[in-house]
Amino acid sequence: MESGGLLLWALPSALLLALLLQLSPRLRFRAKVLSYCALCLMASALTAPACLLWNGGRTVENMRLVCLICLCPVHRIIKNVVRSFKYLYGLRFDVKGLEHFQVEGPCVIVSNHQSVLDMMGLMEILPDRCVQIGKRELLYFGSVGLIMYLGGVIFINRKSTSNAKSVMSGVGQAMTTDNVKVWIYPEGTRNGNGDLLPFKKGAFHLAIQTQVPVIPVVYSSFTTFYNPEKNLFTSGRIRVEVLPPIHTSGMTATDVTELCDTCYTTMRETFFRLSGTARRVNGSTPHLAQ
Ligand SMILES: CCCCC/C=C\C/C=C\CCCCCCCC(=O)SCCNC(=O)CCNC(=O)[C@H](O)C(C)(C)COP(=O)(O)OP(=O)(O)OC[C@H]1O[C@@H](n2cnc3c(N)ncnc32)[C@H](O)[C@@H]1OP(=O)(O)O
Ligand SMILES: CCCCCCCC/C=C\CCCCCCCC(=O)OC[C@@H](O)COP(=O)(O)O
Repeated sequence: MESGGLLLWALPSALLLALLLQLSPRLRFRAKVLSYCALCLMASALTAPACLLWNGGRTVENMRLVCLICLCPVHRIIKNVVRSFKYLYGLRFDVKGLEHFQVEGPCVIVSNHQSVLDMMGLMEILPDRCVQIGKRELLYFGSVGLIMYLGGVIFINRKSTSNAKSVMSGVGQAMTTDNVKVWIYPEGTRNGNGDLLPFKKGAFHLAIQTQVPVIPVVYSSFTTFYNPEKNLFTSGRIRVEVLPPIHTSGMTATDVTELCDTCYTTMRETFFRLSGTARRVNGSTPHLAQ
């Protein structure tokens, strides 16, 4: 009786949902994004205990914790789990230039940031002993926040420049003492409009203060397969290029702007080349860092 009643409701509901998804592109798009978020939350919840058991958790000594986390395989666990997501969403990555990650010692990796899907691109090529800088709000994304915390993500308060700067200077010390690479999205926010936003300078201050190379990484535009404005989320191929390191030895604070602009120009040109798109209106580079 009970199972019959369940069937009576579940079957028509499932059919109705399937019909709605077929009819409404918006609903289909939302359902797919939601499934990605749910997958992240679920995978994080399942992976966190493994990380905790292996690593013993994160200590309160912030910078030392980066070291502890990078000395253990927590990153590899997260990396392998997230790398498998691409098969569910029909995404493929063509990667070039991975050899540029083989630098001696620490470095600052900078890359473009288009959407939450970037987590798959990040994990596709994440080198060993590499932590990311993330906005503090991510810490409150339930199990995803927990897994980021366990994975060594360094959280900054974007509403407070002084706090962000002081966290970054702590990161600088840990990078050199513990031989850690740091991954930063210099646009400071997601941008899926088929271009790069102006770069913020924190990554370049950090590289110069610690005298380590900057390694730019560029992902081609997602707009052909992922576009919230057009309710588009299909399978797709992403071209990724790791560019040669830009050395900073001998540079001082006065070189930050030039370093930032050089990276921006090179990455933007690479972005358009990889995406197969022409430069934006006016042809020139309207987005030089301010
Ligand atoms: C198992 C299943 C798992 C499922 C889940 C999947 C994956 C999870 C696991 C791990 C993945 C984690 C990935 C995390 C991704 C997170 C992505 C983000 O959150 S992006 C947003 C946060 N990041 C950033 O904002 C970085 C870029 N921002 C900067 O660099 C900024 O400069 C800043 C340091 C944050 C400060 O920003 P603010 O807007 O406040 O100020 P300005 O940039 O305008 O700078 C003001 C002024 O200060 C100078 N400055 C900046 N930094 C420094 C410094 N370090 N030292 C000295 N001076 C500094 C800057 O040059 C400006 O001065 P001026 O104008 O004179 O040049
Ligand atoms: C109990 C709490 C429940 C919280 C529910 C949260 C739902 C979201 C859950 C999972 C989403 C998967 C997120 C993967 C990590 C994404 C990292 C990311 O891309 O962050 C964006 C950040 O770079 C810039 O943010 P803004 O563009 O400035 O904004």
